[in-house]
Amino acid sequence: QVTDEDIANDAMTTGDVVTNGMGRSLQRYSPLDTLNRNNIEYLVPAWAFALGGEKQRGQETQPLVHDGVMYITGSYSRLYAIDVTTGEELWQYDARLPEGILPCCDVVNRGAALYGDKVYFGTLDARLVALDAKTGDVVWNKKIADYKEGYSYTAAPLIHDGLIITGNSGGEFGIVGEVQARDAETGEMVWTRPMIEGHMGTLNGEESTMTGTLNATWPGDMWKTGGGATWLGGSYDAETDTLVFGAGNPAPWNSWLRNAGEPVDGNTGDNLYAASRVGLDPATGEIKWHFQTTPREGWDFDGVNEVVGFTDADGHKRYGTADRNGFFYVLDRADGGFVDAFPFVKDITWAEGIDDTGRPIFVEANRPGRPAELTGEAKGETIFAAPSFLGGKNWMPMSYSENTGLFYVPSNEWGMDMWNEPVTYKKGAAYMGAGFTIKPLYEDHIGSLKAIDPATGEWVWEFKNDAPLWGGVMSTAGGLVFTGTPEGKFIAFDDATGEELWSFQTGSGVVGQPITWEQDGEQFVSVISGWGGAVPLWGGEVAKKVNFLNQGATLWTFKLPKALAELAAAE
Ligand SMILES: O=C(O)c1cc(C(=O)O)c2c(n1)C(=O)C(=O)c1cc(C(=O)O)[nH]c1-2
Repeated sequence: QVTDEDIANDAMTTGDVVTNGMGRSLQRYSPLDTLNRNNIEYLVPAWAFALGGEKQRGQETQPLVHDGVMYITGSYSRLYAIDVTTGEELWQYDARLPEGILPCCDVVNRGAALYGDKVYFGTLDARLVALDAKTGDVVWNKKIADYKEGYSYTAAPLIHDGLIITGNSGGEFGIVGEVQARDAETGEMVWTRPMIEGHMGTLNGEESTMTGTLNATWPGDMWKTGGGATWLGGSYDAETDTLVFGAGNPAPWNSWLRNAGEPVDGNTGDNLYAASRVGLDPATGEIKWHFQTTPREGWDFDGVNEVVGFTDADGHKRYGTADRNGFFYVLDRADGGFVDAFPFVKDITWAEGIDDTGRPIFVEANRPGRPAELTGEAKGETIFAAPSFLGGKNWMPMSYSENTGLFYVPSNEWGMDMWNEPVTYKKGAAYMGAGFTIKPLYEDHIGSLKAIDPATGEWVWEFKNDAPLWGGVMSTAGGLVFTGTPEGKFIAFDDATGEELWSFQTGSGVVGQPITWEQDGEQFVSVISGWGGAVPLWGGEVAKKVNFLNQGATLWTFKLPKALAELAAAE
């Protein structure tokens, strides 16, 4: 049984991991220091678990651990329960996806949710499934949306106070991003909140309120297919009783079709609430605040990246979020208000910076050009912009360390050629109106893990990696920062210096999210290995560079055996 208290206290309780993000604030920081700088060299594999099946790719899950069981999701919408001591499978569930699913960016899933006696996850055919955590039997199985229209689901669901709260994927198909809250017991809908201005929300089966004001920031009927997918899920902030979700790119990508290229006709072309972080009232789904990272979006800079709660050096409650657009934002936790922004990648060419109100200072020349005829064959001017549309940072979560007060941000240094094309909406078809080729910016690296001081924006250290970084980051009180590379290495760094202290070759690319917990006085670390995600599919010249990397699907669990910990202590 996982209770509300278990969830609320997850960041402090070291015997299990019951939330995505290793705690409400998504810090991915563990107070455990049994394993530390002085003994990390003795960290050894305890067991490995192969997911099996003919299909293996894109393993992005964050494992959960409770009552001696580990729960992981696999690509193609599978879920596994594993004995955490022996590594043996207890049961597995396969969603048996229909033909014709339309995930944009690989067949990934980022993890499950635990609550009461159930384990939950979302599927690529846009369903939410509740399973009995002991047996794997289906308790309920609900449709989030129609996969034939382009909807899918890849994020870990969020639990709060008897509700299971999900987003949706499908921003490349002109779907409408939405947050849904359901009764966790029954799966019945409690409320919905669309992310695109003009749509109506619902509460207890009735229409509630409109999101924003019709046509204030969208021209004509474009809001009807406006994107803003909530594809990375959200978090709950107990400090302010607020759900925080991000909304993806507005649809289509071609900004000139949304007034965003050049605001006209009495609306701003900001296209709210796409490319925004949004605070919601958990009881009703009403919007409490929003912060739009990329108004007039035109480069596929989804606003979904995780929002991490932290307390700054002066004791202020803040959020930190590293956006696709290359800027790291510090926001006020009370109302999402803008505090500060600074770059976390070297080259940002679409904007000169962020002004005092949090709005980008656009470089208009680096917006993909206006197609001569929006309905004909003509293609707009090609520009080069950085970061690339896969972002200065994509979905892979950063970590905030209570030990150092630094953020550890998995970033990528790359740019793209991009142009606009005409496009019209057709249900279930890609709705982009843009073309692109991603290009590396530097000879020696694309990936860049940076330790960043949120007070100053200073990069304290940097680890450069040949391939783009695509895995989650975790930090610990033992002075360690963990992440993996597409080349297969799972690495522990010194949190203060960035020195590489330990690494292990996992056999395939690491795009999963590490966790740590303790059992009987020993500290364990787990991470899944299995290359995939958006880079090999969309990476242009970068994809060519990394297409030698092998697929795989193995969950690794490491531990520091007691005897070796004693040996290290005696040294
Ligand atoms: O707009 C959307 O609905 C949507 C969904 C997803 C997804 O669900 O994985 C991705 C993206 N967009 C996206 O833009 C993107 O770069 C991306 C990368 C990945 C991945 O798992 O590697 N997913 C997604």
